Amino acid sequence: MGNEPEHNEVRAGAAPPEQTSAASPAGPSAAPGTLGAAPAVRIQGLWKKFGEQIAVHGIDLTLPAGRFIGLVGPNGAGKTTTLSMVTGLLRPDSGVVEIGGHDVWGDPVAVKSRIGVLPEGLRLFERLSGRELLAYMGRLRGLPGDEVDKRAGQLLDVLDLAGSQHKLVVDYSTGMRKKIGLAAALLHNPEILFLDEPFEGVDPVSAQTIRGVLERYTASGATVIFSSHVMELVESLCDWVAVMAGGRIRADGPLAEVRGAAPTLQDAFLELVGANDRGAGQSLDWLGGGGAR
Ligand SMILES: Nc1ncnc2c1ncn2[C@@H]1O[C@H](COP(=O)(O)OP(=O)(O)OP(=O)(O)O)[C@@H](O)[C@H]1O
Repeated sequence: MGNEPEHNEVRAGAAPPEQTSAASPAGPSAAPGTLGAAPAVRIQGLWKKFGEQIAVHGIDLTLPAGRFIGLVGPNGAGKTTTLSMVTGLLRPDSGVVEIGGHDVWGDPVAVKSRIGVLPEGLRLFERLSGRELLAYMGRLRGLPGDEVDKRAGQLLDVLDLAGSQHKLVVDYSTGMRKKIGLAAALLHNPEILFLDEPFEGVDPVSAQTIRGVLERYTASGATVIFSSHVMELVESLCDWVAVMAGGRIRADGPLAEVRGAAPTLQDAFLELVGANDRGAGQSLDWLGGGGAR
């Protein structure tokens, strides 16, 4: 990091910011990690529509560097769409995204060399073995062959994949795929790691392994930004959270501030996304399994 942002104006043509992030307990000015250094991510006026569906509603969001950051929100909140636009996988309708001060769409090479991405619905080269996949990804990243071999071996060991390294990726389980995807995303030692639902479909032992790797990674000053529905996980891992619902940011800031007076992040989340008012199936009066039709 260490690159000062070059500009912060909303790109011409950007839709007017309408988002209601007033619920934000800690606005961007309160972000300690952003003082004196470029934030990990700066989003301004980001919009994405699919037909009539507004997936991302003109969001502004600043995520500090060196944090373990959780992006949480209910199904359809816009998390994947946002992460896809932030990582250069999906072109926004309008708005600006900067990573470490570099414009994602204006300076893609600088951005892509700094980030690692574990996208949702990860597509891997299925007919390579895990080991071959890492060798290929490492060479694509421009690493020398012996360095790729060394790092791949270490990552396979730490992620408990050494025994399956010669198996084809197509034969990997869901959790193994997440782990080899994580290894591929870490191989070039990025400054910022983006993970879309990294723990989904992962057993508790593998989850603990992934968690250990990520904690070690952030302890060295790197940034992790991951999306999740699992509030307990976010609460135990993250020191910074952004809550998204209906394509808007409802709150963002240090975990303790977003949680506020609520006993848990889950309670704060339900309050923020308005789910507390939703009846827990009162209309399903026929449901009960008792045989009455
Ligand atoms: N390619 C697409 N075409 C049409 N609509 C889309 C597309 N991608 C996303 N959407 C819509 O945009 C909205 C946001 O979707 P998105 O996948 O970003 O949400 P999410 O928060 O990641 O949800 P989940 O937690 O269920 O994965 C949803 O209403 C979704 O149906």
